[in-house]
Amino acid sequence: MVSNGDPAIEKSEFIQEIIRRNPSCIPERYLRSEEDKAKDVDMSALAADIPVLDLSLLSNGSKEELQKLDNACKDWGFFQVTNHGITAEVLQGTKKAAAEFFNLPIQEKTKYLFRPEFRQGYGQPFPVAEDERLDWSDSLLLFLDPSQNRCPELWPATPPEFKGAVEAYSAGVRKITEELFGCLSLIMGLEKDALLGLHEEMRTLMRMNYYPLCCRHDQVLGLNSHTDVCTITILMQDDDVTGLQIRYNGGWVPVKPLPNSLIVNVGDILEIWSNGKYKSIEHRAVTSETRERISVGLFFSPHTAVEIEPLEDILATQKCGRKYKKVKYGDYLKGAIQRRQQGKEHILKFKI
Ligand SMILES: O=C(O)CCC(=O)C(=O)O
Ligand SMILES: [Fe+2]
Repeated sequence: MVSNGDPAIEKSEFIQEIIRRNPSCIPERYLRSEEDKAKDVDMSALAADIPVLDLSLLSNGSKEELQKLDNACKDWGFFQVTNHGITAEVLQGTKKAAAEFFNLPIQEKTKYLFRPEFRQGYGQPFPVAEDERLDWSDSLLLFLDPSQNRCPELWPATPPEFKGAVEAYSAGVRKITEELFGCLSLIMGLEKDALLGLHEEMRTLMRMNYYPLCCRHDQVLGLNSHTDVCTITILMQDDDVTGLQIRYNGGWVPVKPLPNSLIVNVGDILEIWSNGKYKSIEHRAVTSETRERISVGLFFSPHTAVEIEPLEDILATQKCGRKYKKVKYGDYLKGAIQRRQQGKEHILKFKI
């Protein structure tokens, strides 16, 4: 642990430091219980079934691709997207910037230590109860949009390319998101610009995750099971290391990254707006004994004042009746960040 007199640092454990002290000693609080591990059902045989969508076909209005999008959001809540228009150089630029940041000495990274009042910075973003297992990962959270939510002092100055790389990448991802919102609006029977409009002022949060090697990788989790508290997430991960797993029929299916593709998943807000037609699926990240891994998630969500509830147009097409209560997004978020959630725990509180 680093001691520079700052109580926040004194209290924090950073994976990188744990490994530096003794790579073969995993502190108790990271180890999963036998009971928890016994619940794991490996469904890797289904990995090839996770849908892959071509964004250029979606943008051109291909009926077949729109149908695939509808099925993907209904059945899996996850899909990979190819032909998304972001160049390999731009993807690589952000991956490299993230890797260089996480590789900095801890004294350098703690200059950007997580600030709970802004909910941004480097470190553990969620309060964790004494009896909970910790995640075998470090993360850096930064708000990108709207710009008044940014905390420039928490943006790494090293590597110097960091800001430019993230700006270029996030501009591309925002375009993809707007395109997907247009397609989702159409398949939900809404006007093309409806979903984007519902956000009022779209918020973008970036979370960079760093999963170091773990000599007892089968005993820890890089990131515990959760759902994303947003409308959709767009995730970039290393092309050649599998780590993300999604919940499917009670088991875990690994997402095998296609080169230069991005992963999209439905978040809680889209599940509520669609009255459960589209599913915010539990997912988690596992670690590896031989490869470290980095992922970068961009989470898109509405303005905190927006009231979230199943959309009337959707309800009119369903027979099941309203399944979720109305909630202001800011209140939904507040509840979700009070403590790291387990699985679908948070959204279930709003089910009728
Ligand atoms: O690293 C991953 O693959 C998953 C990351 C994730 O689920 C998150 O940041 O919410
Ligand atoms: Fe997630």
